[in-house]
Amino acid sequence: MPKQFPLIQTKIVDFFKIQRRPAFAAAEPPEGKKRKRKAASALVVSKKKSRKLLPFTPSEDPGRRLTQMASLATALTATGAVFSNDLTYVPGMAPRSANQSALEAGGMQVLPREDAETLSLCKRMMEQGEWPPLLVVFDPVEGTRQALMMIVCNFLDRFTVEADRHIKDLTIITEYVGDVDYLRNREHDDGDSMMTLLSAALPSKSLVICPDKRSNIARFINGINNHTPEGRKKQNLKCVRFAIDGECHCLLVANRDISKGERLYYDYNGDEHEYPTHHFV
Ligand SMILES: C[S@@+](CC[C@H](N)C(=O)[O-])C[C@H]1O[C@@H](n2cnc3c(N)ncnc32)[C@H](O)[C@@H]1O
Repeated sequence: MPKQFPLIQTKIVDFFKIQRRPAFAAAEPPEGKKRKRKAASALVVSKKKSRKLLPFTPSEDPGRRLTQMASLATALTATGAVFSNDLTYVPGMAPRSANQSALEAGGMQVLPREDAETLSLCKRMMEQGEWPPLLVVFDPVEGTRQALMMIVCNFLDRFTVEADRHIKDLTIITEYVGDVDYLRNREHDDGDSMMTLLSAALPSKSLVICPDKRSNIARFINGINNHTPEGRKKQNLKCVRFAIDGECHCLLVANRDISKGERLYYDYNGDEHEYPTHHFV
């Protein structure tokens, strides 16, 4: 069981560097109660393609939002990562100038201006503590099943994410973030959360997102088992890459209505099929 992050507003505000607002300040609960690589699709072929993305709708109860934030802080702390809600460029890895959507083999779809504004709105809301209605849950039962089914078991692979209120189809859940690095530097990386960012025509220019040191909720979302019909039925998110201002980004978006309490799942294998999911429950 991971050590629970304290449900104390000041600590949570500091952890996520929230710009405090009066409405959020009122949220204080009473004292005392207190070598795998994922791939998104670069091109969406869907009947929904002309429809607009929606911003997430935070839970109305500020105390509930605090609980949701504490659940993410618990998971990040347990995995030794710090919170970041944007792609990060660290010296020694790929520079920001390497992230050019024009290099994508076959081209990358551009996020329409209105949808890019919706994504910015989601990020601004988070900076003010208007959090997506998501809970990171620690599941010892699923964790044990995971552990038994995996040949190599990672003790920490026990977090999953669930909806904490109804979420509508096409809602932006989160951007997939972390340190951006060249794929060639990570060929032998045994992290299980690496995501393709740029699949370049010239392989030496391909980029991956590595969320092990800096990340947000995206890296705790589980994947479907690609080999069973039950697995496919669980999928409620789509992972898609888009160009925004000439740079690649990877978004997780609801691909159907999601009920409160439902766990979130997406397909770890988009354009590529490099992530083994035979053992996924
Ligand atoms: C990106 S992490 C997802 C979050 C992870 N459960 C954790 O606790 O950090 C990917 C890893 O989670 C586990 N995982 C993801 N989806 C799963 C599923 N449907 N069933 C079992 N394990 C899963 C696998 O160990 C996988 O390598």
